[in-house]
Amino acid sequence: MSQRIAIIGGGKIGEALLAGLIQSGKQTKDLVVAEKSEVRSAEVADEYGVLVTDVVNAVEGAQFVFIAVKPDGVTEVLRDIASVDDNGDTERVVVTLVAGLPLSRYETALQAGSSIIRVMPNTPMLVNEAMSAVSPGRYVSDDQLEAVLDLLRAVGKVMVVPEKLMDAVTAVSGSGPAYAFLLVEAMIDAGVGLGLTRAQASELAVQTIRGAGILLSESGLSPVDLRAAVTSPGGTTAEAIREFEAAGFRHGVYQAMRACAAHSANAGRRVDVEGLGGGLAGPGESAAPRV
Ligand SMILES: NC(=O)C1=CN([C@@H]2O[C@H](COP(=O)(O)OP(=O)(O)OC[C@H]3O[C@@H](n4cnc5c(N)ncnc54)[C@H](OP(=O)(O)O)[C@@H]3O)[C@@H](O)[C@H]2O)C=CC1
Ligand SMILES: O=C(O)[C@@H]1CCC=N1
Repeated sequence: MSQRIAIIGGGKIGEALLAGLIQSGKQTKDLVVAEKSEVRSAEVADEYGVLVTDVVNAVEGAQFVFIAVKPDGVTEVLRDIASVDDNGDTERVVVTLVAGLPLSRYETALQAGSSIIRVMPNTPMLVNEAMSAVSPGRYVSDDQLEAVLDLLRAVGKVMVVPEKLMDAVTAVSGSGPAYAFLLVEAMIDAGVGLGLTRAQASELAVQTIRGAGILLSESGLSPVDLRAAVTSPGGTTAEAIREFEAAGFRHGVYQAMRACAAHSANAGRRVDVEGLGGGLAGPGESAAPRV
């Protein structure tokens, strides 16, 4: 079988994967996207020069199939994948990037013995700086896992975790970029409130977060130590941090991430209860309270 990679869903994360793989040296002839929206299909084909087609066409002959649709679209995609006659060839690896839905759902819906890998990536994949957590299904061989880890390493860092940690991973790294962007957004607004132009406030805030991120990943120091190094005794930073804490900053982060993880844990139930997924119930799904 070829090294063809199919990406099902050309939205935000599908595009991030496509862009990252191309930047990492994958050839466009080995990449194919399945996308429902005609407008989006044209955008992706124009921007990246890849074939954009339907699920069945994309999956035929593909060694790796990445699913990047929203949870309520997964049942339809799995039906289409299952309908592809693969002549009993079980080399194909299905890699799901979908939040919340357990491996068991895919294993139940696809041909017995199918190789499924669950991944929680994030959008910095667009610039080859993703953090991807990976949980292999029971039928995945070492070689298949290593091949998928290599693809993901080309677009960022990878971490193999047991599937039961995926909801927590989603709360930290899957949704995490949005927390950083929200902070920058608020810093820019506050900077404008303090008299800077929006352009000045943006440049100052963006480079500050970029520098802080690099310092965090390269200095070997903890966030606690790095924060302390900025906080001169009796100085300006201490004033700011006192206000953050008075506003419930840590509590807010904790509650937000709990809500995020619970939403992920309940994805399967939402798809079933709201009748969006056609009832592909899988065993061993989380019984965490619905959010
Ligand atoms: N965005 C992120 O940062 C991350 C997202 N994820 C996961 O990735 C998945 C996709 O998220 P995101 O990219 O944000 O969502 P988007 O809505 O941006 O993208 C999904 C795309 O898939 C298309 N689509 C839906 N069903 C089909 C189908 N049967 N065949 C072909 N195309 C289809 C949609 O078209 P249409 O709109 O017409 O239905 C849409 O363009 C989600 O499950 C999410 O949990 C995981 C980690 C990070
Ligand atoms: O918001 C979402 O549901 C997806 C999953 C993780 C990041 N974005």
